[in-house]
Amino acid sequence: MPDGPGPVRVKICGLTRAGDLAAAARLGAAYAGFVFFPPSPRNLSMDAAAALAAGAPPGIAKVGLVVDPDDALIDALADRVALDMLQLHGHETPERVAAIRARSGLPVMKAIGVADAADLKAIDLYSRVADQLLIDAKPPRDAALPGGNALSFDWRLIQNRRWSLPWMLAGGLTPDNVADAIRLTGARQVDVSSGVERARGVKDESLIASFIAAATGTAAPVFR
Ligand SMILES: O=C(O)c1ccccc1N[C@@H]1O[C@H](COP(=O)(O)O)[C@@H](O)[C@H]1O
Repeated sequence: MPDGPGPVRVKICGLTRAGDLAAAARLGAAYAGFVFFPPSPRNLSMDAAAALAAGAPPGIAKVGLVVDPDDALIDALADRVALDMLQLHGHETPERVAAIRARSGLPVMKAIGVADAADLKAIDLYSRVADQLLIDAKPPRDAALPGGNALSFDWRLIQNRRWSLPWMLAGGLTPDNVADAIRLTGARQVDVSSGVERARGVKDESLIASFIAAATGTAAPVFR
């Protein structure tokens, strides 16, 4: 998995509609993210997520995004939704990450919020217990959501840094800035939500196409 050569892998997060999921897969996304966090405009009910995941095209990895989940939510997801990975986007401790991984039987990706160099210390801590890391902008104190806020961090903080496990870059990525972000950070995986939306929580197929083309260095299909 993807720290070396090969095309950059893209995760489209916050998918809520089967048509957007199908488009993301067709356009080459490697991962589809489903949000289980009621305050989010991208939140899915268990029934909606189960149906979306069951109808997902083969080959796209389905990631369940949760925020400080309790055991009941982990058990319900493991039982009812055909997921390939969990994304932990709250204040889960390393011990809790390990416990969720064991309980769910799924690989876990831990989100690390970055605002300054001190925040990077968490990376070593979580590298011992997670399967992947997601390096995201740290949300401001008054933010309604712990992620998905279209905010970037200073990518120079992670320039020339390498870690022992696969990681994704996230936070405020768009079709216009993702190529620069990849060049500067060396990321081989990128994650986007707001940057491919035409309104908050509403994905746009042509933005998904432009984002994947910009991230992978391919030509975007023309939409009429
Ligand atoms: O997208 C959400 O609604 C969300 C809610 C709670 C936690 C994380 C969320 N999204 C994740 O945040 C990052 C950055 O998103 P954006 O591209 O800046 O909008 C991304 O990993 C999303 O998966």
